[in-house]
Amino acid sequence: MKIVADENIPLLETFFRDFLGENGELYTCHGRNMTPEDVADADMLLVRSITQVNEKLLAGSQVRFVATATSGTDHVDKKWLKNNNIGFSSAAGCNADAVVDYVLAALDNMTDEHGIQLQERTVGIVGYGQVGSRLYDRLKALGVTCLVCDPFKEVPGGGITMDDLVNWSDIISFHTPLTDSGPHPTFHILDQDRLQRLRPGTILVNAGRGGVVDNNALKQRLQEQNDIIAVLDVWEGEPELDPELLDLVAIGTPHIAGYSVDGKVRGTAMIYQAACKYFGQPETIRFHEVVPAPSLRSLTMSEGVSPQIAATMALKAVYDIRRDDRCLRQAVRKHPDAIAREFDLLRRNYPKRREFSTLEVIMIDTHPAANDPVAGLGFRITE
Ligand SMILES: NC(=O)c1ccc[n+]([C@@H]2O[C@H](COP(=O)([O-])OP(=O)(O)OC[C@H]3O[C@@H](n4cnc5c(N)ncnc54)[C@H](O)[C@@H]3O)[C@@H](O)[C@H]2O)c1
Ligand SMILES: O=C(O)[C@H](O)[C@H](O)COP(=O)(O)O
Repeated sequence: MKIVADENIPLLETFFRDFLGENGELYTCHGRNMTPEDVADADMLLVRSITQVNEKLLAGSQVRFVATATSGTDHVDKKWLKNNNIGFSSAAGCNADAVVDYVLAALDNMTDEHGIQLQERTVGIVGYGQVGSRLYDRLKALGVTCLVCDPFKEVPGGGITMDDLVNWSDIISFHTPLTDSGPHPTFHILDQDRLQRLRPGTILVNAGRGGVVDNNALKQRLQEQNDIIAVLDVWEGEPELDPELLDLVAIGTPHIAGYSVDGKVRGTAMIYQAACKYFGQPETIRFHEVVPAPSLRSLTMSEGVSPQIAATMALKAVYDIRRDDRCLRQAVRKHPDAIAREFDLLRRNYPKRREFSTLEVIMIDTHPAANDPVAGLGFRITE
Protein backbone atom coordinates (compact mmCIF):
# COMPACT_ATOMS: atom_id res chain seq x y z
CA MET A 1 0.00 0.00 0.00
CA LYS A 2 1.17 3.54 -0.66
CA ILE A 3 0.44 6.13 1.97
CA VAL A 4 0.91 9.84 1.34
CA ALA A 5 0.99 11.91 4.49
CA ASP A 6 1.66 15.34 5.93
CA GLU A 7 5.19 15.30 7.38
CA ASN A 8 3.89 16.93 10.58
CA ILE A 9 1.90 13.84 11.68
CA PRO A 10 3.98 12.12 14.37
CA LEU A 11 4.74 8.39 14.67
CA LEU A 12 3.48 7.50 11.21
CA GLU A 13 5.96 4.64 10.72
CA THR A 14 5.13 3.25 14.15
CA PHE A 15 1.38 3.23 13.70
CA PHE A 16 1.12 2.40 9.99
CA ARG A 17 3.87 -0.26 9.73
CA ASP A 18 1.32 -3.09 9.24
CA PHE A 19 -0.21 -1.21 6.32
CA LEU A 20 3.17 -0.67 4.71
CA GLY A 21 4.44 -4.24 5.12
CA GLU A 22 7.65 -5.01 3.21
CA ASN A 23 6.78 -3.45 -0.12
CA GLY A 24 4.64 -0.52 0.92
CA GLU A 25 5.64 3.11 0.62
CA LEU A 26 5.22 6.04 2.96
CA TYR A 27 5.69 9.38 1.20
CA THR A 28 5.60 12.49 3.37
CA CYS A 29 5.61 16.14 2.36
CA HIS A 30 4.67 19.61 3.60
CA GLY A 31 0.88 19.63 3.85
CA ARG A 32 0.49 23.04 2.24
CA ASN A 33 2.43 21.97 -0.84
CA MET A 34 0.71 18.65 -1.49
CA THR A 35 -0.11 18.29 -5.20
CA PRO A 36 -2.32 15.98 -7.29
CA GLU A 37 0.92 14.37 -8.55
CA ASP A 38 1.94 13.56 -4.96
CA VAL A 39 -1.28 11.71 -4.24
CA ALA A 40 -2.06 10.22 -7.68
CA ASP A 41 -0.94 6.65 -6.92
CA ALA A 42 -1.61 6.66 -3.17
CA ASP A 43 -4.12 4.29 -1.56
CA MET A 44 -4.38 6.27 1.63
CA LEU A 45 -4.01 10.00 2.26
CA LEU A 46 -3.30 11.33 5.75
CA VAL A 47 -3.49 15.07 6.22
CA ARG A 48 -3.61 17.87 8.77
CA SER A 49 -5.66 21.05 8.57
CA ILE A 50 -3.41 22.82 6.06
CA THR A 51 -4.17 20.56 3.07
CA GLN A 52 -7.29 21.31 1.05
CA VAL A 53 -8.76 17.88 0.31
CA ASN A 54 -11.09 18.21 -2.65
CA GLU A 55 -11.71 17.31 -6.27
CA LYS A 56 -8.74 19.41 -7.38
CA LEU A 57 -6.36 17.32 -5.28
CA LEU A 58 -7.93 13.90 -5.68
CA ALA A 59 -9.74 13.66 -9.04
CA GLY A 60 -8.35 10.70 -10.98
CA SER A 61 -6.22 9.48 -8.06
CA GLN A 62 -6.18 5.98 -6.62
CA VAL A 63 -6.92 7.19 -3.08
CA ARG A 64 -9.51 5.04 -1.30
CA PHE A 65 -9.30 6.44 2.20
CA VAL A 66 -8.55 9.91 3.59
CA ALA A 67 -8.02 10.77 7.23
CA THR A 68 -7.19 14.03 8.92
CA ALA A 69 -5.28 13.91 12.20
CA THR A 70 -7.23 16.96 13.37
CA SER A 71 -10.51 17.88 15.02
CA GLY A 72 -11.50 20.50 12.45
CA THR A 73 -12.61 19.29 9.02
CA ASP A 74 -13.31 22.54 7.18
CA HIS A 75 -10.40 21.78 4.83
CA VAL A 76 -12.08 18.59 3.57
CA ASP A 77 -14.82 18.37 0.94
CA LYS A 78 -16.61 15.49 2.64
CA LYS A 79 -19.47 15.51 0.16
CA TRP A 80 -17.11 15.02 -2.76
CA LEU A 81 -15.33 12.17 -0.95
CA LYS A 82 -18.65 10.46 -0.24
CA ASN A 83 -19.89 10.89 -3.81
CA ASN A 84 -16.65 9.35 -5.02
CA ASN A 85 -16.75 6.41 -2.62
CA ILE A 86 -13.65 7.48 -0.74
CA GLY A 87 -13.67 6.65 2.98
CA PHE A 88 -13.06 9.49 5.41
CA SER A 89 -12.29 9.92 9.07
CA SER A 90 -11.16 12.72 11.36
CA ALA A 91 -9.61 12.62 14.81
CA ALA A 92 -12.54 14.20 16.64
CA GLY A 93 -11.54 15.45 20.05
CA CYS A 94 -7.91 14.27 19.80
CA ASN A 95 -6.59 17.63 21.00
CA ALA A 96 -9.61 18.95 22.91
CA ASP A 97 -7.84 18.77 26.28
CA ALA A 98 -4.84 20.61 24.85
CA VAL A 99 -7.10 23.44 23.68
CA VAL A 100 -8.75 23.61 27.11
CA ASP A 101 -5.27 23.77 28.69
CA TYR A 102 -4.46 26.64 26.30
CA VAL A 103 -7.61 28.57 27.19
CA LEU A 104 -7.03 28.09 30.92
CA ALA A 105 -3.40 29.19 30.57
CA ALA A 106 -4.54 32.28 28.66
CA LEU A 107 -7.15 33.11 31.30
CA ASP A 108 -4.65 32.54 34.11
CA ASN A 109 -2.30 34.95 32.39
CA MET A 110 -4.96 37.57 31.74
CA THR A 111 -6.43 37.35 35.22
CA ASP A 112 -2.90 37.77 36.67
CA GLU A 113 -2.16 40.78 34.49
CA HIS A 114 -5.49 42.51 34.99
CA GLY A 115 -6.08 41.54 38.63
CA ILE A 116 -9.27 39.66 37.77
CA GLN A 117 -10.83 36.85 39.84
CA LEU A 118 -12.16 34.26 37.42
CA GLN A 119 -14.76 33.16 39.97
CA GLU A 120 -16.29 36.65 39.85
CA ARG A 121 -16.69 36.59 36.06
CA THR A 122 -19.05 34.89 33.64
CA VAL A 123 -17.52 32.86 30.83
CA GLY A 124 -19.53 32.47 27.63
CA ILE A 125 -18.63 29.34 25.70
CA VAL A 126 -19.60 29.27 22.01
CA GLY A 127 -19.79 25.67 20.80
CA TYR A 128 -20.41 22.83 23.23
CA GLY A 129 -18.56 20.03 21.44
CA GLN A 130 -15.38 18.22 22.43
CA VAL A 131 -13.55 21.40 23.44
CA GLY A 132 -16.44 23.53 24.68
CA SER A 133 -17.92 20.84 26.92
CA ARG A 134 -14.55 20.01 28.47
CA LEU A 135 -13.83 23.70 29.01
CA TYR A 136 -17.22 23.98 30.69
CA ASP A 137 -16.45 21.02 33.00
CA ARG A 138 -13.10 22.40 34.06
CA LEU A 139 -14.39 25.92 34.62
CA LYS A 140 -17.32 24.58 36.65
CA ALA A 141 -14.85 22.55 38.73
CA LEU A 142 -13.03 25.83 39.39
CA GLY A 143 -16.27 27.42 40.55
CA VAL A 144 -16.69 29.69 37.52
CA THR A 145 -20.10 30.68 36.14
CA CYS A 146 -20.52 29.61 32.51
CA LEU A 147 -23.05 30.35 29.78
CA VAL A 148 -23.23 28.21 26.68
CA CYS A 149 -24.40 28.89 23.13
CA ASP A 150 -24.75 25.87 20.85
CA PRO A 151 -27.95 25.74 18.80
CA PHE A 152 -27.23 22.15 17.76
CA LYS A 153 -26.84 20.63 21.25
CA GLU A 154 -28.61 20.17 24.53
CA VAL A 155 -26.43 22.14 26.87
CA PRO A 156 -26.31 22.82 30.61
CA GLY A 157 -28.67 25.61 31.60
CA GLY A 158 -30.62 25.17 28.37
CA GLY A 159 -28.32 27.31 26.26
CA ILE A 160 -28.64 30.91 25.13
CA THR A 161 -28.44 32.80 21.85
CA MET A 162 -25.22 34.31 20.58
CA ASP A 163 -26.59 37.80 21.18
CA ASP A 164 -27.46 37.02 24.81
CA LEU A 165 -24.05 35.45 25.30
CA VAL A 166 -22.41 38.63 23.98
CA ASN A 167 -24.59 40.73 26.29
CA TRP A 168 -24.00 38.73 29.46
CA SER A 169 -20.44 37.38 29.29
CA ASP A 170 -17.27 38.92 30.68
CA ILE A 171 -15.13 36.37 28.87
CA ILE A 172 -16.07 34.73 25.53
CA SER A 173 -14.33 31.64 24.18
CA PHE A 174 -15.01 30.28 20.66
CA HIS A 175 -15.03 26.54 19.98
CA THR A 176 -17.11 26.02 16.86
CA PRO A 177 -16.18 24.69 13.45
CA LEU A 178 -15.91 27.25 10.64
CA THR A 179 -19.09 27.06 8.55
CA ASP A 180 -20.56 29.41 5.99
CA SER A 181 -23.90 27.73 5.31
CA GLY A 182 -26.72 25.98 7.17
CA PRO A 183 -29.03 27.45 9.80
CA HIS A 184 -26.26 28.75 12.09
CA PRO A 185 -23.12 29.58 10.11
CA THR A 186 -20.12 30.54 12.24
CA PHE A 187 -18.21 32.63 9.68
CA HIS A 188 -17.83 36.06 11.36
CA ILE A 189 -20.22 35.03 14.11
CA LEU A 190 -18.41 37.73 16.06
CA ASP A 191 -19.02 40.49 13.54
CA GLN A 192 -18.63 44.24 13.71
CA ASP A 193 -22.03 44.74 15.32
CA ARG A 194 -21.42 42.23 18.12
CA LEU A 195 -17.85 43.46 18.57
CA GLN A 196 -19.11 46.99 19.07
CA ARG A 197 -21.50 45.75 21.76
CA LEU A 198 -18.81 44.10 23.91
CA ARG A 199 -18.48 45.75 27.28
CA PRO A 200 -15.10 47.33 28.16
CA GLY A 201 -12.89 44.76 29.84
CA THR A 202 -14.36 41.78 27.96
CA ILE A 203 -11.82 39.04 27.28
CA LEU A 204 -12.15 37.26 23.92
CA VAL A 205 -10.44 33.96 23.19
CA ASN A 206 -10.46 32.44 19.71
CA ALA A 207 -8.81 29.04 19.51
CA GLY A 208 -11.34 27.69 17.00
CA ARG A 209 -10.86 28.97 13.46
CA GLY A 210 -9.73 32.45 12.39
CA GLY A 211 -12.80 33.28 10.33
CA VAL A 212 -15.18 32.87 13.27
CA VAL A 213 -14.13 36.37 14.39
CA ASP A 214 -14.14 39.23 11.88
CA ASN A 215 -10.46 40.12 12.22
CA ASN A 216 -10.76 43.53 10.53
CA ALA A 217 -13.65 44.50 12.78
CA LEU A 218 -11.70 43.29 15.82
CA LYS A 219 -8.71 45.37 14.75
CA GLN A 220 -10.97 48.38 14.32
CA ARG A 221 -12.49 47.96 17.78
CA LEU A 222 -9.03 47.58 19.32
CA GLN A 223 -7.68 50.60 17.43
CA GLU A 224 -10.62 52.86 18.19
CA GLN A 225 -11.34 51.79 21.76
CA ASN A 226 -8.53 49.72 23.16
CA ASP A 227 -10.78 48.51 25.96
CA ILE A 228 -11.24 44.80 25.30
CA ILE A 229 -8.67 42.04 25.66
CA ALA A 230 -8.14 39.62 22.79
CA VAL A 231 -6.36 36.27 22.77
CA LEU A 232 -5.97 34.82 19.28
CA ASP A 233 -4.53 31.44 18.40
CA VAL A 234 -6.15 31.39 14.98
CA TRP A 235 -6.19 34.12 12.31
CA GLU A 236 -8.16 34.91 9.19
CA GLY A 237 -5.98 34.03 6.21
CA GLU A 238 -3.32 32.13 8.18
CA PRO A 239 -0.48 31.32 7.76
CA GLU A 240 -0.54 35.03 6.88
CA LEU A 241 -1.59 37.31 9.68
CA ASP A 242 -2.09 41.02 10.07
CA PRO A 243 0.90 42.33 12.10
CA GLU A 244 -1.14 45.36 13.18
CA LEU A 245 -3.72 43.05 14.72
CA LEU A 246 -0.96 41.02 16.41
CA ASP A 247 0.34 44.26 17.97
CA LEU A 248 -3.11 44.94 19.41
CA VAL A 249 -3.93 41.55 20.90
CA ALA A 250 -2.94 40.62 24.45
CA ILE A 251 -1.81 37.11 23.47
CA GLY A 252 -1.16 35.93 19.92
CA THR A 253 -0.02 32.43 19.02
CA PRO A 254 0.48 30.54 15.73
CA HIS A 255 -2.44 28.07 15.81
CA ILE A 256 -0.87 25.82 18.41
CA ALA A 257 -3.64 25.57 21.01
CA GLY A 258 -4.11 21.89 20.19
CA TYR A 259 -0.41 21.15 19.76
CA SER A 260 0.28 19.02 22.82
CA VAL A 261 2.39 15.88 22.31
CA ASP A 262 -0.57 13.96 23.69
CA GLY A 263 -3.06 15.58 21.29
CA LYS A 264 -0.87 15.01 18.26
CA VAL A 265 -0.07 11.37 19.07
CA ARG A 266 -3.74 10.77 19.92
CA GLY A 267 -4.58 12.22 16.49
CA THR A 268 -2.31 9.69 14.77
CA ALA A 269 -3.72 6.88 16.93
CA MET A 270 -7.28 7.85 15.99
CA ILE A 271 -6.67 7.94 12.24
CA TYR A 272 -4.79 4.64 12.54
CA GLN A 273 -7.82 3.08 14.28
CA ALA A 274 -10.10 4.47 11.57
CA ALA A 275 -7.84 3.09 8.81
CA CYS A 276 -7.78 -0.34 10.50
CA LYS A 277 -11.57 -0.35 10.58
CA TYR A 278 -11.88 0.81 6.99
CA PHE A 279 -9.40 -1.71 5.56
CA GLY A 280 -10.37 -4.54 7.97
CA GLN A 281 -6.93 -4.70 9.62
CA PRO A 282 -6.51 -5.66 13.29
CA GLU A 283 -5.30 -2.88 15.58
CA THR A 284 -1.88 -3.81 16.95
CA ILE A 285 -0.66 -0.50 18.38
CA ARG A 286 -2.28 1.55 21.11
CA PHE A 287 -1.85 5.20 22.08
CA HIS A 288 -0.65 4.52 25.64
CA GLU A 289 2.06 2.11 24.37
CA VAL A 290 3.76 4.75 22.23
CA VAL A 291 3.04 8.15 23.75
CA PRO A 292 6.33 9.38 25.26
CA ALA A 293 6.59 9.76 29.03
CA PRO A 294 6.45 13.43 30.08
CA SER A 295 9.74 14.99 31.22
CA LEU A 296 7.95 16.45 34.24
CA ARG A 297 5.90 13.73 35.88
CA SER A 298 5.22 15.16 39.31
CA LEU A 299 5.54 18.28 41.43
CA THR A 300 5.62 18.08 45.20
CA MET A 301 4.24 21.10 47.03
CA SER A 302 5.70 21.88 50.41
CA GLU A 303 3.52 21.54 53.46
CA GLY A 304 0.97 24.30 53.77
CA VAL A 305 1.18 25.60 50.19
CA SER A 306 -2.34 26.74 49.35
CA PRO A 307 -4.19 24.92 46.57
CA GLN A 308 -4.45 28.24 44.69
CA ILE A 309 -0.67 28.77 44.68
CA ALA A 310 -0.11 25.11 43.87
CA ALA A 311 -2.47 25.37 40.90
CA THR A 312 -0.73 28.43 39.48
CA MET A 313 2.71 26.87 39.99
CA ALA A 314 1.66 23.64 38.29
CA LEU A 315 0.13 25.50 35.34
CA LYS A 316 3.21 27.63 34.79
CA ALA A 317 5.48 24.57 35.09
CA VAL A 318 3.63 22.72 32.36
CA TYR A 319 2.75 25.47 29.91
CA ASP A 320 4.18 28.94 29.41
CA ILE A 321 1.76 30.54 26.96
CA ARG A 322 3.78 33.77 27.04
CA ARG A 323 6.65 31.93 25.40
CA ASP A 324 4.43 31.03 22.44
CA ASP A 325 3.24 34.64 22.22
CA ARG A 326 6.82 35.97 22.40
CA CYS A 327 8.08 33.64 19.67
CA LEU A 328 5.34 34.71 17.27
CA ARG A 329 5.92 38.43 17.90
CA GLN A 330 9.71 38.05 17.52
CA ALA A 331 9.34 36.10 14.28
CA VAL A 332 6.92 38.64 12.80
CA ARG A 333 9.15 41.54 13.84
CA LYS A 334 12.29 39.91 12.42
CA HIS A 335 10.74 38.68 9.18
CA PRO A 336 7.89 41.03 8.24
CA ASP A 337 8.12 39.87 4.63
CA ALA A 338 7.94 36.16 5.43
CA ILE A 339 5.21 35.90 8.02
CA ALA A 340 3.57 32.82 6.49
CA ARG A 341 6.88 30.95 6.42
CA GLU A 342 7.66 31.89 10.03
CA PHE A 343 4.14 31.00 11.19
CA ASP A 344 4.51 27.51 9.71
CA LEU A 345 8.06 27.13 11.06
CA LEU A 346 6.92 27.90 14.60
CA ARG A 347 4.22 25.25 14.26
CA ARG A 348 6.57 22.71 12.74
CA ASN A 349 9.25 23.18 15.41
CA TYR A 350 6.81 23.47 18.28
CA PRO A 351 8.31 22.30 21.61
CA LYS A 352 7.10 19.22 23.41
CA ARG A 353 4.19 20.55 25.44
CA ARG A 354 2.33 18.09 27.66
CA GLU A 355 -1.28 18.15 28.76
CA PHE A 356 -2.14 19.15 32.34
CA SER A 357 -3.47 15.65 33.04
CA THR A 358 0.04 14.20 32.61
CA LEU A 359 1.26 15.98 35.75
CA GLU A 360 0.77 14.60 39.22
CA VAL A 361 0.70 17.28 41.91
CA ILE A 362 1.61 15.98 45.35
CA MET A 363 0.06 18.06 48.09
CA ILE A 364 1.37 17.55 51.61
CA ASP A 365 -0.88 18.23 54.54
CA THR A 366 -3.43 20.22 52.59
CA HIS A 367 -7.09 19.59 53.16
CA PRO A 368 -8.99 19.06 49.93
CA ALA A 369 -11.20 22.07 49.30
CA ALA A 370 -14.39 22.41 47.33
CA ASN A 371 -13.59 23.66 43.81
CA ASP A 372 -9.98 22.59 44.34
CA PRO A 373 -8.09 24.64 41.73
CA VAL A 374 -5.39 22.00 41.18
CA ALA A 375 -7.90 19.32 40.24
CA GLY A 376 -10.15 21.91 38.57
CA LEU A 377 -7.40 22.86 36.15
CA GLY A 378 -7.03 19.20 35.23
CA PHE A 379 -3.93 18.07 37.16
CA ARG A 380 -3.86 14.76 39.04
CA ILE A 381 -3.60 15.22 42.80
CA THR A 382 -1.98 12.94 45.34
CA GLU A 383 -2.33 13.84 49.01
N1 LIG B 1 -6.58 26.01 17.68
C1 LIG B 1 -6.45 24.70 17.63
O1 LIG B 1 -5.35 24.18 17.73
C2 LIG B 1 -7.67 23.84 17.51
C3 LIG B 1 -7.65 22.54 18.03
C4 LIG B 1 -8.82 21.76 17.95
C5 LIG B 1 -9.95 22.27 17.34
N2 LIG B 1 -9.92 23.51 16.81
C6 LIG B 1 -11.13 24.08 16.17
O2 LIG B 1 -12.14 24.15 17.16
C7 LIG B 1 -13.34 23.63 16.64
C8 LIG B 1 -14.13 22.97 17.76
O3 LIG B 1 -13.46 21.79 18.13
P1 LIG B 1 -14.27 20.58 18.78
O4 LIG B 1 -13.33 19.44 18.85
O5 LIG B 1 -14.92 21.03 20.03
O6 LIG B 1 -15.37 20.32 17.67
P2 LIG B 1 -16.81 19.66 17.88
O7 LIG B 1 -17.31 19.36 16.51
O8 LIG B 1 -16.74 18.57 18.88
O9 LIG B 1 -17.69 20.83 18.51
C9 LIG B 1 -18.09 21.96 17.81
C10 LIG B 1 -19.41 22.42 18.40
O10 LIG B 1 -19.75 23.68 17.82
C11 LIG B 1 -21.17 23.69 17.69
N3 LIG B 1 -21.60 24.71 16.75
C12 LIG B 1 -21.68 24.65 15.40
N4 LIG B 1 -22.16 25.81 14.91
C13 LIG B 1 -22.40 26.61 15.98
C14 LIG B 1 -22.92 27.93 16.10
N5 LIG B 1 -23.31 28.64 15.06
N6 LIG B 1 -23.01 28.45 17.35
C15 LIG B 1 -22.63 27.74 18.44
N7 LIG B 1 -22.18 26.46 18.38
C16 LIG B 1 -22.04 25.93 17.15
C17 LIG B 1 -21.51 22.28 17.27
O11 LIG B 1 -22.88 21.97 17.49
C18 LIG B 1 -20.58 21.47 18.13
O12 LIG B 1 -21.18 21.09 19.35
C19 LIG B 1 -12.93 22.65 15.52
O13 LIG B 1 -13.89 22.59 14.50
C20 LIG B 1 -11.65 23.25 15.01
O14 LIG B 1 -11.93 24.09 13.92
C21 LIG B 1 -8.82 24.32 16.89
O1 LIG C 1 -8.50 21.17 14.00
C1 LIG C 1 -7.56 20.87 14.72
O2 LIG C 1 -7.44 19.75 15.23
C2 LIG C 1 -6.51 21.88 15.06
O3 LIG C 1 -6.80 23.11 14.51
C3 LIG C 1 -5.13 21.39 14.75
O4 LIG C 1 -4.31 21.62 15.86
C4 LIG C 1 -4.55 22.07 13.58
O5 LIG C 1 -3.22 21.69 13.42
P1 LIG C 1 -2.65 21.43 11.97
O6 LIG C 1 -3.49 20.36 11.39
O7 LIG C 1 -2.84 22.68 11.18
O8 LIG C 1 -1.25 21.02 12.16
